[in-house]
Amino acid sequence: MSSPEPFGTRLRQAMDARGPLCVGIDPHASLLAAWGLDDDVNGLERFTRTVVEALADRVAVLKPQSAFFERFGSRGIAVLEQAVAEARAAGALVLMDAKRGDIGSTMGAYAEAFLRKDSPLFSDAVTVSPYLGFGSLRPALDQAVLSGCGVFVLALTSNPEGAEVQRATASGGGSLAQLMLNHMADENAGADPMGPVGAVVGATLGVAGVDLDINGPLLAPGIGAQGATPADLPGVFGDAVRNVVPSVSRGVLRHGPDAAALRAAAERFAEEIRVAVGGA
Ligand SMILES: O=c1ccn([C@@H]2O[C@H](COP(=O)(O)O)[C@@H](O)[C@H]2O)c(=O)[nH]1
Repeated sequence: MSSPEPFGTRLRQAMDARGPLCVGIDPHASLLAAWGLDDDVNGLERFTRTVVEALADRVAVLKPQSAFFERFGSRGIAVLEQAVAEARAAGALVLMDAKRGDIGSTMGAYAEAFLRKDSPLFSDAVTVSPYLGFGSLRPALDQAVLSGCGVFVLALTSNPEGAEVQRATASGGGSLAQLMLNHMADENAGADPMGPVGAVVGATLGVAGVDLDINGPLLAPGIGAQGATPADLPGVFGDAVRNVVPSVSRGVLRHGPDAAALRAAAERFAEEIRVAVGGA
């Protein structure tokens, strides 16, 4: 059996062809109401289908937020499974925002759930937390390589509360976030055009203040509803900005349910990103 195309190659191709924007699928109860939908599985299904049909053929990455599907139990997960399959079939890479983190043996089960090809929730990449120790992520890192998938590791999150943990000093000196970024750089060493291990770094940070040279993608949530704008990206990411995948959820979704309005909102963010990042 031939080995799958590596995630770094697939993501770079998608970013070159479609631009780097990632749109999040976050069916908040308030958004369901604003779209005239009930806060139930039918509303969830309609919302999700509308976003996938509007955007999966044009954005590089769609990022379903697992929590909003889990809150409806097994029927919500079924909607998520369908969305993942349809988004991938339409050409978007699917980044499952599940933020899993656990001891290594349990991480193996999460890796099977999201990164094993025959899983109903098989996605192109998944978000994980390294704050049980970077080594606890090993099963996910290994499964990702086997499947041609990516793993996005929380480094410096977009929420202000993250700093008390992530900026704390690690035992060897330097911040915990920097320690995690160093591990990511080790995982990605030698990969071309970039490795499968991405970092999550909030676009809200102003200045990252860490070395982001990890030879991997940098997911930048926080644009739109959390207050960051595409114009903030060069200041936060510096030279690493060409590897940034800017992520917007509510900032796009609030323009639904009209598909043309969703597409126009995504295109406005894409254009602002082009202007801010230029030919980086
Ligand atoms: O540091 C992080 C990591 C993940 N997120 C997730 O991204 C979206 C943001 O939604 P908006 O509506 O664009 O604010 C959401 O799913 C978060 O869980 C993040 O915001 N920050």
